[in-house]
Amino acid sequence: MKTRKELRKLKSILKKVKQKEEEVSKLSDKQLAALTSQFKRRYQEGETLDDLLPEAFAAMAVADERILGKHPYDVQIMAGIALHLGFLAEMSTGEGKTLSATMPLYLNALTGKSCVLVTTNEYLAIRDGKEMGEVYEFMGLSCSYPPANADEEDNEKRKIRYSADIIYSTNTGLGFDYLFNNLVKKADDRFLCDLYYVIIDEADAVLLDMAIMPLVISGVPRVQSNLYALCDFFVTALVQDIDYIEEEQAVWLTPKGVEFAENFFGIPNFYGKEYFEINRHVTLALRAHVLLKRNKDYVVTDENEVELVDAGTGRLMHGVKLRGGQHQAIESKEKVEITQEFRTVASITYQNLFLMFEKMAGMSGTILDAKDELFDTYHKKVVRIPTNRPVIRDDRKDLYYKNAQTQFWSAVAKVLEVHKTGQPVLIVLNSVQDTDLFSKLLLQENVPHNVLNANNAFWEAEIISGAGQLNAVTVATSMAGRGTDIKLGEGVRELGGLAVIGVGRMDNTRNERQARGRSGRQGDPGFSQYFVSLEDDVVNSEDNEKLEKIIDGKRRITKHRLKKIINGAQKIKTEYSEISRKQAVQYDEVLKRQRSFIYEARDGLLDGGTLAETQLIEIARRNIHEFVKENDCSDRSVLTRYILDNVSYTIDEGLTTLRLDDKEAIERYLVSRVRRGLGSQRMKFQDRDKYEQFIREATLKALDDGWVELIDYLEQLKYAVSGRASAQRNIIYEYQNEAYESYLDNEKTVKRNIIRNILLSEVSINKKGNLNVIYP
Ligand SMILES: Nc1ncnc2c1ncn2[C@@H]1O[C@H](COP(=O)(O)OP(=O)(O)OP(=O)(O)O)[C@@H](O)[C@H]1O
Repeated sequence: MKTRKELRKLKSILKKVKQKEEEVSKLSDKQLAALTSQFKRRYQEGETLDDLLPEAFAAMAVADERILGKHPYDVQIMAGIALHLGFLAEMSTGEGKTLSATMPLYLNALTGKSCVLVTTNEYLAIRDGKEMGEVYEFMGLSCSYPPANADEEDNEKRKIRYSADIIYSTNTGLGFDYLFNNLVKKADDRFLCDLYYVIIDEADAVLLDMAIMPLVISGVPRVQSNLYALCDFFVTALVQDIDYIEEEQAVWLTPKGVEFAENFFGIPNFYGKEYFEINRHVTLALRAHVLLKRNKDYVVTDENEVELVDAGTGRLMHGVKLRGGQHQAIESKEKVEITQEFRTVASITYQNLFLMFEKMAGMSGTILDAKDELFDTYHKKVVRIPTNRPVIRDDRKDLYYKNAQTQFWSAVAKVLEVHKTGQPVLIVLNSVQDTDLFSKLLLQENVPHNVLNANNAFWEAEIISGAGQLNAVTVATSMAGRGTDIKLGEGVRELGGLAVIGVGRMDNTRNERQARGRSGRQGDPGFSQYFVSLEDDVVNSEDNEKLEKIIDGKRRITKHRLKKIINGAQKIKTEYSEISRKQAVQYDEVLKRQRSFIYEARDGLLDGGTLAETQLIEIARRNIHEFVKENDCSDRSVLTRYILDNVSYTIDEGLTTLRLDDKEAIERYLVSRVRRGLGSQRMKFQDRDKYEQFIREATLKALDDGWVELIDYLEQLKYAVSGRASAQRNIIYEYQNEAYESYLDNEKTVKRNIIRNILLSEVSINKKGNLNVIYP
């Protein structure tokens, strides 16, 4: 209902754009391009973007037509308006999202701030950036896109890329750049633009499907743990439902399992803090064995390496590893060489990355299905844009089967029937394994075909572009190229367009609709049909025995019931995914606040901020107060240790005569030593600026070291607490509590290290006047 109101609003703005277009289209190229500086001036003088919208959209639409030969359809202009207003726009597959985005990007860039368009893969970002870039440049705005080889991009080039008016990027590229931008050591090294306006292409994939795994930057190697093999062995001895329980994509030990673990490892309390590592490794091994499936979640390559499979696209994720030791636990399970684990130095989830933008919008062919969740998480509304031409694709009724055998053979029969006429067929399956199997069946039937799955992603663009030609048969994983346009070959329209055959119920309806949407684009003919069965991956019934009897044909089942089981399973899977995403948000919640605090402090320091001497003394005073309160200071050696570790490499007379029963006197003495230390460090500098630079760098180092330590710990904690799940425990609550505690600890460490870095560093200024610091 509400959508209708929003559509009315879009339509009324569209009308204004169309009116302006009449005038604008009469302008010469030069006059058209000159509008940009006029709009910019008017914006500076106080007109709002909403005021400028009709003219700016009209100008960009005319420019699109003149440069690209494509005039945006009315529905594309409406989509553009929705994107400017910050909606998530559902535009049916093939309706031309790329062109729609040009108008709101142009409008928002008139502010002088950079606007970003994020797509899911580099190929699309480069292609669209290049193609649409011509129009922006014609209009006098700059546009950038990712370099073909990211390794060759130095900081200066990055700065140029991020200073463009309009930036095409990938979600991953942008995320990592955000993290790297907050790891720089000098203000001058920062390169990222302000996070002002972003449009996310394939928004459901980015905001939902990819949101579970945070982006992570790894640093130095971690000392290798020897617990993997042992815990892997332990886990193989466990029995489901007796020692552990698997539910809602989580797995945890029962009290019986915990008792077994305590006996096995010879420890009194499995959940004790001192056994954190054992607990964590058992959880990792359990997850590796119970939740992570070979050839579905990951594959073991010919080189004996574990590589992850992207569930959404079916592609192998080269170089991407599960964090917190999970990857190593899988390697242990698969008995391949355990690879090096690295410490996390920075991480962020997509949710929090995009929520940092002042204004965010998104578009996708399939986003309406998840509108409630998107509203909950991102406070964003979905609006459905009508199609340019009616969709005439025939989405045929799903066909239900008891087992995979009849399901696959029926699908093959259908392919044969269609292929005989020359009509191209795209077969979409759920896993690499399934594509291989289907390919074999087609070979048996002598049907020539292309296979597009995780193993040969390299040829993807090539194969997909041919999938709409006469006689083409293409077997693909569920990726089926979101964002790829399958053009119909000559004579194909007459044969009924592209046929999409789906085999197996997918994890969610969005992915199914994406696959269907490869056909019937822009009013093209085509049909789609799904073949599903009780043996589809998503069906994971409680009552396996009964199910097996049905699958084997030993037990009868009504059509209605069959349908109910399979579709119910998909619903449950969708709900579980929603729960994991909510959890990911909650996990990152703690980190989010701390991250913004730390990054702000960093920025302040980089921008020339520094701590005044009085502030340093105050920090030291608190450190000392804590120390004296928590330690037995009647023992002189404790004080000696503290001084040597934190204040000075020399011990003086004052300590030997100090009265150890007077805590205040001890504190006064230690503070005076700090004061003296600061003075003697300051004396080494003739130049006040250099001294401040030293203080700044020493503080930054303490902050960074502490932060890295903290997020690396939190990464591990996440896995450790997931193994504590049970009816009585709220793991998110436990995580948040422990995370908060470690944050407070960390704060203390940082403060101690600031003082320590300043007092115990060796500083010198070389001949060129550069500062050299050797930190303690
Ligand atoms: N206004 C237009 N006039 C002519 N052709 C257009 C227009 N808009 C888009 N197209 C063409 O329609 C095709 C589909 O566009 P595009 O790939 O942007 O669709 P999409 O919405 O991103 O599809 P998907 O949902 O699959 O990602 C492209 O070949 C594009 O050039």
